[in-house]
Amino acid sequence: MTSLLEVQRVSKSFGGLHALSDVSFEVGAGEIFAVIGPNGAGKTTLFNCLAGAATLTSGAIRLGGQRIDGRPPHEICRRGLARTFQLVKPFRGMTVLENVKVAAFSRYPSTKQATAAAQAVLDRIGMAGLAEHDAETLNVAQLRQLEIARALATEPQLLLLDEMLAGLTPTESTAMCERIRQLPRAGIAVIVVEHSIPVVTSLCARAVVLCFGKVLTQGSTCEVIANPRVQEAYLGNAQS
Ligand SMILES: Nc1ncnc2c1ncn2[C@@H]1O[C@H](COP(=O)(O)OP(=O)(O)OP(=O)(O)O)[C@@H](O)[C@H]1O
Repeated sequence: MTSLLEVQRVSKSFGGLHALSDVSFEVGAGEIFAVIGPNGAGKTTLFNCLAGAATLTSGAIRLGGQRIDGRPPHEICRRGLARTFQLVKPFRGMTVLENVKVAAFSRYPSTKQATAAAQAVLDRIGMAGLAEHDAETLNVAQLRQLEIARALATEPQLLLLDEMLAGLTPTESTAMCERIRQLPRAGIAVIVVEHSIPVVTSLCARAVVLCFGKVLTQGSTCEVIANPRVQEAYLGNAQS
């Protein structure tokens, strides 16, 4: 496997609370990888560290062999790492196209080019029909699609998806999974944080399990899920 992302002994503390302790794993180019673990395990903190929204207490993060930890979020984004958020907040008073265009400006300084790039992303993910809609009128599934569109408009090599299926109906979840599955075909690696084990099993060949900020285990998703310690962690009985 050619490593796109290398997370090496990453720790993040908030005062005396060790949200991440010595976390290491690698993600390959074009892979869909899962970060799983019970509530409070450190998954969102890990995404914040990867995207530059939180500074590491120690450790290193490399994207394409280059250190990205300590860099500001906009620079990490320019280097090819984009993320979505659990709570989708579109830019208010703007259309769907304008929302995506804001992200496209990170690659294309001219309005004409940014508009064309944003339209191309909306076409690609089947949202072209909503381009002129006010983003605030979208339903939950459409907002999540918009969140992916904004991330794709930054032209990432690696996309971090934080609980993209939360609040979706089974039909919407199936459509979203299909959309995620197509990303590697466009050369985009994906890390998902997802609570649904069947979804993780169907989307991701490999996974890392966090528990109380530490790596409980990692490896093939099937093996990881079958691990009794992982099952115990999900039942809430794990000891650090
Ligand atoms: N800014 C912060 N200040 C202090 N503590 C924080 C901060 N952010 C997260 N934490 C703590 O770090 C730990 C890990 O939280 P985090 O949100 O990363 O977990 P999670 O695995 O994403 O949980 P969930 O599945 O519920 O979203 C928790 O104990 C949380 O309270």
